[in-house]
Amino acid sequence: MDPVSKIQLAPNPPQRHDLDADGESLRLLQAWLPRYGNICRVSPLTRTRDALVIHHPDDIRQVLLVNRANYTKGVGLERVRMLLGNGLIVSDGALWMRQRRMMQPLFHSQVLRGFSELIRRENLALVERWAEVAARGESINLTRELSELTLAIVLRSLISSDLDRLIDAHGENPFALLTRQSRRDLAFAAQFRALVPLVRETIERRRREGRIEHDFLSMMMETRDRDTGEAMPDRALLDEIMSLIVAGHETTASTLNWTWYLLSQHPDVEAGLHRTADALAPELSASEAAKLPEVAQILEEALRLYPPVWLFSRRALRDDSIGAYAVPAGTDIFICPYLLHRDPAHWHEPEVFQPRRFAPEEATDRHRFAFLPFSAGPRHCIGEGFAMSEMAAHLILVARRLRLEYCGSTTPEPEFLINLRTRQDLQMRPVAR
Ligand code: HEM
Repeated sequence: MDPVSKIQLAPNPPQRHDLDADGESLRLLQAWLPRYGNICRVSPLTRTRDALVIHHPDDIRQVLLVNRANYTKGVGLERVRMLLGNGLIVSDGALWMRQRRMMQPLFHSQVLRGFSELIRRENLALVERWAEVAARGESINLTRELSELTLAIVLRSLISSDLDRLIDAHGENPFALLTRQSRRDLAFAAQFRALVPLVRETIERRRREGRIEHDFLSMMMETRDRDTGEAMPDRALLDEIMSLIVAGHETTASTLNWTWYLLSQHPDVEAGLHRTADALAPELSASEAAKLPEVAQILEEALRLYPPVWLFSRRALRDDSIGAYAVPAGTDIFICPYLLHRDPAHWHEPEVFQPRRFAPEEATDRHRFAFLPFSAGPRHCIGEGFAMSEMAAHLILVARRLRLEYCGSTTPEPEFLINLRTRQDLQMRPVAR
């Protein structure tokens, strides 16, 4: 008898549903998890197999880490592949392994230190603009501003001065559609893919000119596979660049958007940030900012309450079991950081914004797999260090000069799509400190 047939099937709510990154899936999971426990089996509407939702950190650890060789990326990536090509986020097997091996050293903390100045420059320019808005007593569309900031930072870290050349040639930033459109549908995918030739031309131009810049593109062109000694093929180079543009921009923008809202509602935490910012040397770098515990705790708490990647999935390659339950080969397994991060089994007063809960002395008995904003295991976010230093530097550089007051009268509503965003853009009033 095979191992799967010896064990039972996980409890199964009567309603059929194709789980996906949308609000209806979240509503159903919110209803099902308390009723069916830490694992439930969801029968599909149009797909061929039942899916599993796992919610216990031990089970999540088994899928993401202990038995990781048995799990590949899951359902829902077809649309993402249309947008990003076959970059790290969607690739699997030998291609993913080779690409991750080649890309990992580029995200080492020492290499990332080289981007500190660029992050600082972009933020100082933003603070100057916001200070002028403050002087006029006006407000900013924070969501839009952060989207533009994080896009500029990721583009300059990828292609540095070639961005200026593209802006000159097109009269504007050709990638700006990423900040103007929030939909990530087929029409958007077509527009975004139309930008691939610009990146291809940039690669060819650098080769022709023998030009090497201090950016990800040059590092990716120069790197060699340590096993084969080969360079990254152009197809992979293009797919990785397009993936990093999207992965490196929306997630950080959304986290900072929520963070400023949360700070505006918690004057005590905001005052602590001001004290930290005021005590620092003016030339503090982005990588140093990320090491400040108070700042990291604010960001972690925002990521706990509003993880941009609020739902993700894996697919079982072979039969497995989780606890007493069967996992037949081919099963899609869903993990929901949004619900995990708000589960009272792991978090005291889970709905309350309390950055101190991430202080080392407060977090001693928390399960490592109860907090997963960047996922875990071999496919965890490669950009975590980059994101944390970029976001920490932003908070410090703004907090030195300004406070942001929320102009709305109601709590912003979350929108559960591929990323967890605010449904409406946030309008904030910068005030000089
Ligand atoms: C707050 C910011 C960010 C969050 C919350 C975040 C979250 C995540 C999560 C949860 C995953 C794994 C998804 C899964 O397991 O299915 C992931 C993967 C990834 N992220 Fe991030 N990310 C952030 C910023 C960034 C940045 C700044 C970059 C690049 C500059 C980046 C590049 C990637 C890539 C390439 C992957 C795929 C890794 C692989 O599968 O090998 N991310 N991210």
